[in-house]
Amino acid sequence: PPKKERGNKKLAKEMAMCRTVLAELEAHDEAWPFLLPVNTKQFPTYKKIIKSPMDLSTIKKRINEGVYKSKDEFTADMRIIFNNCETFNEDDSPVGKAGHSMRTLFEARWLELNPQ
Ligand SMILES: Cn1cc(C(=O)NCCN)ccc1=O
Repeated sequence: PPKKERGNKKLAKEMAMCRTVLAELEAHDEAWPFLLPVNTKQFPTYKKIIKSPMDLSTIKKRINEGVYKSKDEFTADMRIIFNNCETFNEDDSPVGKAGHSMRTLFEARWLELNPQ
């Protein structure tokens, strides 16, 4: 089949994998800080400190709107979530701890679905 068709099939498979991992993370008990954008009314300094806010609902929207051109763009946004979390939260805070465990969960699951 033509290159373009092959590429679209490949991307569809990649996005299906992204949807699977996203759904598993959303279902996790420690996903609560990451489900929606951080409330900047509740945390007025957030916008100033965090230059690229990101959350699981935004990633889901981007998958469904066809924003991502590869699974690597998806993983880049996922890692923004966890890096933002480390920037804004103490490691021993509830949100900080949730961020570390969700990052570990994501990276392990991602490796399972993407044997290197
Ligand atoms: C990711 N993140 C989430 C929160 C939070 O409190 N989320 C719960 C909303 N109900 C605070 C700081 C932060 O970096």
